[in-house]
Amino acid sequence: MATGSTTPQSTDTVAVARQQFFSKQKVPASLVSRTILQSWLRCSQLGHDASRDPTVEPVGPQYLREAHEQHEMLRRLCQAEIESLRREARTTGGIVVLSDANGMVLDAVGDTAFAGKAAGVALRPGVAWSEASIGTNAIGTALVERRPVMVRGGEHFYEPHRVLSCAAAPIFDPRGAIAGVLDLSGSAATISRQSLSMVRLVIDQIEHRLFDQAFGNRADRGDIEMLRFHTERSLLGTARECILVFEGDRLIAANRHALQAISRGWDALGRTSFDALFDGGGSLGEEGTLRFHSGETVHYRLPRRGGPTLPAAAARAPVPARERPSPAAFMTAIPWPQPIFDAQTLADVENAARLVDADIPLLIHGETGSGKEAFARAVHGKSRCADKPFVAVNCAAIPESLIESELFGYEEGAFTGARRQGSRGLLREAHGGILFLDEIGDMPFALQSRLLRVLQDRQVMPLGGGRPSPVDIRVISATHRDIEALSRQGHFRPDLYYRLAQFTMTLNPLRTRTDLVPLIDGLWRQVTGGSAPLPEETRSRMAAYDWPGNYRELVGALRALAALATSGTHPGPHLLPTALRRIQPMPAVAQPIETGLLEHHTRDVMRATLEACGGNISLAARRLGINRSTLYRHLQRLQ
Ligand SMILES: Nc1ncnc2c1ncn2[C@@H]1O[C@H](COP(=O)(O)OP(=O)(O)OP(=O)(O)O)[C@@H](O)[C@H]1O
Repeated sequence: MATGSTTPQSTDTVAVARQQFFSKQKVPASLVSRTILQSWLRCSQLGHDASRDPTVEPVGPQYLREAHEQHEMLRRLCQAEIESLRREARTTGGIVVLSDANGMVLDAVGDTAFAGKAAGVALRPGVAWSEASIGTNAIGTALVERRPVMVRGGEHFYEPHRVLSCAAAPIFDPRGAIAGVLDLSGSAATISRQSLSMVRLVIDQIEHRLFDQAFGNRADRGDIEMLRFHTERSLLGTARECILVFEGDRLIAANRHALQAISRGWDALGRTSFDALFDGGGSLGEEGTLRFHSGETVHYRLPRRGGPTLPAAAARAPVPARERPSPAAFMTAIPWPQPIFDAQTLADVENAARLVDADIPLLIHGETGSGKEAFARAVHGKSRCADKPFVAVNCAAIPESLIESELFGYEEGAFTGARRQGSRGLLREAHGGILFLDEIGDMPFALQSRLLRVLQDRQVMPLGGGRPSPVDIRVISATHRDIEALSRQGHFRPDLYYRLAQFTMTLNPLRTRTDLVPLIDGLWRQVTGGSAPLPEETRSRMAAYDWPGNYRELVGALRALAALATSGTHPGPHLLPTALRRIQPMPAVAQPIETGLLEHHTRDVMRATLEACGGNISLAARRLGINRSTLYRHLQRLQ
């Protein structure tokens, strides 16, 4: 979003500028911002006369009722955000205003004392605050500029409006039309750049919701595809994610974050294709990474609520004269399978959800790829905050210098490189839901005490100042490290450890699962859509493997196999990754065994399994589903 805040000028400077402009017809270019000056010029050309009082013509109650009905949806979508701004406005003594796309005020709520003052200058429902009706003001000027704008005191065109300072930003619908304007107004002393940041933040949320409203049903029917992406995987699903909507090959809608990411304006809609933006040559599943032509990689999600439907969509809306494959081709790709938990893990998920509902922080321990995040997401799905955010933060993946700002957020201009509009921070993004702190053992020591304070006080203080905001979050952390040992060695604060690990759960590595064969079959069905069973020789080789990368490695191998098999190639063991090709297949034990041959056969199976496990008795025992001492005993009898 283009920044539209004007540089604050002192009251005196603005007074001089007014005098020059309105009395001497001079252009005080160095005294007020370009935005304000251009607005004054527009208003003068429209015939406004600053020496008079503005003409206010509120609509009648019947008209206002109709306007409320007409904008019922917009008002409903904005309700939660207006409420949160209203809480903010109450403490600073201001009001929150929602106008329609013509600047007519639909709602004005907040501090009653200031509301009275604002009503005195007609900032109340039923009055049009367009530039054409009432001169320079944040709502009207933001509508003309199509970007966020601040107008303080004497910068308003008309004298009486100098009691106001306002920060307003337009709400864009997914096709780039303005749906309305949200404004925070107060006295000159209380409305700051921070107010504009807050308005922009809540508008992010509103616009995010407008997408679901506009395209949710069509996405369910499979008429369109909604591609959600971000450079940070943990921001997928939040209001900061980028969204592009494709109908066939054609980009038909976008949010501002996405337009910024693809360096295009609203005019890109309807005339930009998928492969004009992203590198092709691959296929898109439900989630993964995508590369821009510039080389930048982003994480994406392509939710498919109604199953694969793109071929139909592509047929309905082909982009003419295109030779290259449409996104339909990219998107009919290998899906990411849903996790399959064993009975014990399912029971653990249920218990963990109960603990989370009781606000008891959980620490999940497990090897890399053992499904800690998948487990935490399942817990979220079972918990009472299932419809609230799940925000995952990988403490090892965010550069140390950025963790603090990513977690706690920052005020505008808090540090060099900070986004102009500031950032809410992931802790606040998780408000009401679950914050998943992955690789917590890698959290820099210096930050640990700040995190502890947030967990204790339940409020976040953004970098660069600002007021603390309350946060209501439940915390699940995960690690593959021995945090207790780290804590003993002085690398991890013991008080934070005990705070986070009020209950610890350990996820077993994949190699210990005794139902590897049905698990592999179940995942294979998901990645292939159940088109053909996995050949026995491939399955047994996979069942005999150690899976040091756990589920991540298994899912990767199955998806790769499915991708290789789509061209009609037999998914035999020759298509498995090298490490798996070296494995001796698990001996088949399912056939009935003739009486008398049992002993002999048992020993064969044990010997072969031991060999497949490279002589590792513990591993072989787990594979065979017997305990180590039993295997040892049998092996001794074999000598
Ligand atoms: N029970 C399961 N069944 C099938 N797939 C699973 C299961 N658990 C996890 N996966 C898949 O394995 C991959 C890795 O899972 P996940 O990211 O949850 O592991 P992790 O332990 O958090 O990894 P890391 O240690 O690297 O943070 C994901 O693609 C996930 O969907």
